[in-house]
Amino acid sequence: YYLKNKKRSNLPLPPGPPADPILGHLRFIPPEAPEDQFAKWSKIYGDVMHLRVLGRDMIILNTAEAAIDLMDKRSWNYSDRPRFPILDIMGWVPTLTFIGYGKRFQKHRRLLQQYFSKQKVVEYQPIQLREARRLALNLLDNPGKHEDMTRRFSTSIIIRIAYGHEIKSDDDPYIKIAEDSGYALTHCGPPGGTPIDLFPALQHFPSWFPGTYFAGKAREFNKYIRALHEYPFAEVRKEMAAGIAKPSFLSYHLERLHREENETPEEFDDVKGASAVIFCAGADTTWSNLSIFMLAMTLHPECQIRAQAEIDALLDGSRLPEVSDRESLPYIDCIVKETHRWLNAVPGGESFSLQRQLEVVANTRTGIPHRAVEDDVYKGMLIPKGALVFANTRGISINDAVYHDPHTYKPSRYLPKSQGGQEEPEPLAQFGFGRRICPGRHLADTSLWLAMVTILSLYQIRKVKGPDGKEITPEVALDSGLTRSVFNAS
Ligand code: HEM
Repeated sequence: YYLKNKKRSNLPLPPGPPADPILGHLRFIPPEAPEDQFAKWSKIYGDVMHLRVLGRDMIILNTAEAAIDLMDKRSWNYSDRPRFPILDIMGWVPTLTFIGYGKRFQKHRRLLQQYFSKQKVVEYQPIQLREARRLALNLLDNPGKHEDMTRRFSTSIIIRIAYGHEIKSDDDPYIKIAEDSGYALTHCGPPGGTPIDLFPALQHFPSWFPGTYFAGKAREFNKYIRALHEYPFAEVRKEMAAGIAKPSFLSYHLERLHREENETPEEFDDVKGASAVIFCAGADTTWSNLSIFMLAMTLHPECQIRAQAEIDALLDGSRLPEVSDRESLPYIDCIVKETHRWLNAVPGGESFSLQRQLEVVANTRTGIPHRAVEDDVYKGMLIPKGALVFANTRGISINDAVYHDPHTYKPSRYLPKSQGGQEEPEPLAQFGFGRRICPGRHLADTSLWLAMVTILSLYQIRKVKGPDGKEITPEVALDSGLTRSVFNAS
């Protein structure tokens, strides 16, 4: 054992840029768009890079190959997450995104995977189709408010599926809950990076004691997180008792627990946490992607023309597109793929995205960190136990060894050469890797496709005109700070 350990500790860490003695690379990781810095470093240091921030090892995987080799093929070692004591104080019940690898993780994954499997999500298509049609009408009725309307589309689908609730107006209590819990998450310091996360005992010190500030904030926000878990739970139970509950993730599991005579507080916490994570992880991610789509279409009318020609050739204005048309509309599929690749929406979304909170852990925006459970050796390099391991989604998506002219939005790159394409590989980093891969990806894929094809079949997306009558070209930029939504996309 001693010899094995000694041998391992002699192995080099993956290469990385020079660092400060105590702060490590903290100073060199830009707070805005660190993923672009990582992409630059990857040209110097290669596929797997090591950074250290305040004594914490970080491994950045810059290619799909490295991410697949470690996170997929050695998933037993790379499916853990770092711990977030500050979130416990805030009152989060078990929430998949935050749960470390183990039995509870497996239970939550099972709950979500069963409900959002590729086969099962077909059942939700009528909800998605109805919301896509409603989006089309809302865009007509609310000119200039496409951001609000696409967000309403994403949130409505998620809330309907998680809780059976239909959002009809902006003052809906579920919208308030989402805003409050988002506020709590974004005003409680970076989870994993507060003094409380680093020294959990601090939470028991009096509030005047240095370093306890965020524990106080977390306690203050506890009411918001309680509402996130308790309000839908109480509402759905009330509706079930009255026999008016619509089918939903929560009602399905409450019925199951009742049938199995297993209505324990622990089981209730599990279903509360699992439905809250759908709410928190599913809406903004989808919305974020749609705002990137709107930006891409504004900047690339030629893509719109091609997409609309494809839709017209199939339907000739006879009806709106449906999911069954998908196979006959390959270029629209390419638009979905290219939107994922061109500007990654995740981690991100907006203020209440759990993903985005997690990425702050090590001051990066390159994906939600996994945690190495044990020391591992990859291509002769040591991946130390406890290291935060990031798949650099951005770096992988704009790798010019894989994608020609990677910064250009070009959906046709995936088409066969016979159709003028380049047969480039489908992007695969957007939903993560291994046992932590996004369980909502099949649902998200249909929501995105339906929203995009519906908008394209009915609207032309154009640049707005300024007071001088000239068109304004929107900036290709993701907004600063924590968010990954499109900046100035009007
Ligand atoms: C465009 C939409 C979406 C994108 C781009 C996206 C992307 C991601 C990514 C990158 C991860 C991290 C994977 C990793 O750690 O390797 C993730 C995790 C997760 N996503 Fe999504 N997601 C989307 C939509 C959804 C939806 C609709 C749901 C719910 C139905 C959902 C639920 C989750 C959950 C629960 C996790 C945590 C999984 C875990 O920690 O094991 N996501 N997602």
